[in-house]
Amino acid sequence: MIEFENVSKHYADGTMAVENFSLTIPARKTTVFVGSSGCGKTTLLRMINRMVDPSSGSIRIDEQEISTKPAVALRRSIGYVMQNSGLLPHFTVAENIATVPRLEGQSRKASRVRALELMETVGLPASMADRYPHQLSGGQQQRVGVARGLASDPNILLMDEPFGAVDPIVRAELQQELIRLQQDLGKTIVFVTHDIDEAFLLGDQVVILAAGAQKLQVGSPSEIIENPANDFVASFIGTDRGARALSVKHTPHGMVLVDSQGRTQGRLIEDGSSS
Ligand SMILES: Nc1ncnc2c1ncn2[C@@H]1O[C@H](COP(=O)(O)OP(=O)(O)OP(=O)(O)O)[C@@H](O)[C@H]1O
Repeated sequence: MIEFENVSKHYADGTMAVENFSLTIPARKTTVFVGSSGCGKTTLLRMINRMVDPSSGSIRIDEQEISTKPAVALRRSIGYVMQNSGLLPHFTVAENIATVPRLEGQSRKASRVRALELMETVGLPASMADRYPHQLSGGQQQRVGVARGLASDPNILLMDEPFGAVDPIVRAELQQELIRLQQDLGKTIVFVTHDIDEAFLLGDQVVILAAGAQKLQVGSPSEIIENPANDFVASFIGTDRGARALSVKHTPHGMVLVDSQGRTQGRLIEDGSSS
């Protein structure tokens, strides 16, 4: 469990990135921070592994205040995956994945074995182990980034817009892979995105943020869709339009659900849920 209590962060130039933020992030679930550009998502994420230190307030992991822990050791014990994979261009795939185990003193051989294992976990063929990042597609690079984030078998995995730079088809594949991985691994995942569909797909807990990391709503996707906190949230999540604004239409064959463009999205079946 990760707890933020009254956390603020202002940068040296006076930017108030995070203002008095409190939240409990449950263990072994996926929590998604979603909000528009500049609202403080990345700052929140980076405070968890002390890449950024808060100006005030307290952050605890399993009830231990993280400011008392050495920053480097903390950072290595937490997986981190970023948007452009952050791979080292002159390291091979296997070497990139094994960076943290090597830093932690594992032998070259043992860390290569671990890297090959992780490649399988994230769906990369072992034959790619000795390629360099520029010899991979964007989606493959992101898989390597995820494997690297998992290399030290961390309890916590931080993911900062990890699928933001790949095309929609690959993105959908990577999202499904992450859902599968999370079912197997049960990590505490904190995921940043500005895409509400991605947030609802991946998040057990979704945190909708506005400037200064102000919490507009925190809840499961169902809770938020069923009862948006205000008009801004309703509009942000799109319950007023498109595929999230469904209405019932009577047809000679029964009731169907149509979206705001009039396209039929499903059939209403007897117990009241849509097919
Ligand atoms: N090192 C820094 N120095 C000064 N201001 C910063 C720094 N890093 C971030 N900021 C500012 O803090 C605010 C929050 O930034 P942050 O990167 O956390 O937002 P974000 O929600 O992740 O944005 P994006 O979705 O665009 O990545 C922004 O106004 C940003 O310009």
